[in-house]
Amino acid sequence: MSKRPTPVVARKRTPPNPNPEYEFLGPPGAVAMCIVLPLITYGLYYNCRAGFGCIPAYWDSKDGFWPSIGSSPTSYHKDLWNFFVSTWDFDAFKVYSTFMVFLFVAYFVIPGKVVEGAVVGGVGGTPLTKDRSNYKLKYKVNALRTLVLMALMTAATLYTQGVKPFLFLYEHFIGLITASLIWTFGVSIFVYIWSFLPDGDGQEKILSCGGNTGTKVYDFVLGRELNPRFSSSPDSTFDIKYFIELRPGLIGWIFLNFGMACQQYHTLGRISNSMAAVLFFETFYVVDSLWNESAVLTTMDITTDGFGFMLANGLLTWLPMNYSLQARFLADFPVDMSLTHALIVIATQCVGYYIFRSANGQKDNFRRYGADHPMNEGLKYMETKTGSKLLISGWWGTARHINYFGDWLMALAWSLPCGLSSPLPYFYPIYFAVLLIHRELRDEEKCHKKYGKDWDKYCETVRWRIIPYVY
Ligand SMILES: NC(=O)C1=CN([C@@H]2O[C@H](COP(=O)(O)OP(=O)(O)OC[C@H]3O[C@@H](n4cnc5c(N)ncnc54)[C@H](OP(=O)(O)O)[C@@H]3O)[C@@H](O)[C@H]2O)C=CC1
Ligand SMILES: CC(C)=CCC[C@@H](C)[C@H]1CC=C2C3=C(CC[C@@]21C)[C@@]1(C)CC[C@H](O)C(C)(C)[C@@H]1CC3
Repeated sequence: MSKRPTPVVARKRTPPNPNPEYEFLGPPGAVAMCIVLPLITYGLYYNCRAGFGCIPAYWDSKDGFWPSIGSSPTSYHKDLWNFFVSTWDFDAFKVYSTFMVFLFVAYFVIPGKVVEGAVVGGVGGTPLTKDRSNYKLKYKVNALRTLVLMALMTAATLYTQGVKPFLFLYEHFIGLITASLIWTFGVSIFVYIWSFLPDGDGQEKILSCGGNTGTKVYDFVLGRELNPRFSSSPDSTFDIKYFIELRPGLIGWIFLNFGMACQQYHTLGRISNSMAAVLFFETFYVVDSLWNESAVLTTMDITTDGFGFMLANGLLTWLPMNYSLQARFLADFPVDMSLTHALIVIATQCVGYYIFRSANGQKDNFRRYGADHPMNEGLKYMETKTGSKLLISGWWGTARHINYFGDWLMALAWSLPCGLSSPLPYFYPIYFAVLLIHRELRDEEKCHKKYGKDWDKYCETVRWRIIPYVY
């Protein structure tokens, strides 16, 4: 019997959200982000380095803040461009690009379990057609194996050639920032253009709620498409956002840390206990995140946010370059912690990790296996009209985002080893507090839209947002 030909359906473009609700100060905020976020990364380098000092110790040194910017006050854009060009380093670009290509090839070559993600699309994004309701995508889980392979390669290099090859990461740090920014802009432009092309079976791409406003620059920054992929085949697992979410940023971060530790070893002849603590705790955090790779599929980044400049910059530049500041600081300004100092650091890390992992694990198990699973015995929850259940006891009964508090305590524990000589190594916990408070507000808004009155009831039961009795 011959198959009936599929009728050709005229493709309609998904219209922009009729009432866009701008975040991040709308389009002007989006433009500012493209300029200010890279400048912060450069600024953290230029204001904290050997031979200059780390704010405020050498504040009045002449080549502090972004050296060449502002030399001719009428042409900031030219200064910015000249500054950017002056940081270009071909060797650093080759290294960063090789790293990216390696991760890409490893994704396909290294075996891994294929898992299904959460339902994609929804309110305010692409209206879901019948065949796309309950639409779930597949993903491959092999990030930890990629890290293990890279760690083995690193160990072999260290054994045969010593720390010397890794000093490159310290010496070419500024070039690596520029290389990561080129990748950031390249990837963001690509996914923005890609979002306008129909997918393989002629259907409109699934767009994000926030990044489909019709204002080009805003959509470019927030991310127009929800899950950019090369193929729309149900068996395809390569998802650009998912690939970038855990690999370049997190793996790049700990390799940069390692390079900073090699530098300290090179100049000091040993590794200080503060450097060892930063290295150990941050590596532990990364390994833990990669170990729980599939848990990322239920985070806001994957389920709700589009993939655009903001996330690409966060993962390709901001995370590796800024989160490695503590290790870079210690490479230039070593600190030897006293026993009390070390105990405070260890206690903060342990409490933070315990809250972070057990709270995230509790929600993950509850959502994945359901309320009746023995693992979730004794946990109280409330039913909602959407069918989803909300936990009201255990960690999720103490505050609505208690997991953020644990994460923040760990961030603090990674800065404390740097001592108190400069506030700059505390950039991470300070920025992170702002990010988490803002993220909590965004999530609250999302949940309010989704659960309506049920969410109000939930908030009456669980009163605190992040820290019980404080906020
Ligand atoms: N290191 C870093 O730079 C960063 C780390 N993070 C970390 O990433 C992790 C994930 O964060 P994020 O995605 O923001 O949010 P969460 O993991 O906190 O998830 C929030 C979602 O969980 C569901 N939920 C809320 N309350 C309940 C409840 N009581 N019971 C069951 N489900 C509930 C809701 O989704 P639903 O619609 O399914 O109900 C809500 O939207 C956090 O631990 C955070 O600290 C985040 C940003 C940056
Ligand atoms: C405006 C601005 C500076 C934005 C940058 C934000 C990004 C750096 C973060 C947004 C959400 C993130 C997450 C992680 C890293 C930082 C960014 C990208 C994360 C991958 C860290 C490891 C965790 O275990 C995680 C997987 C839960 C987490 C996901 C969110």
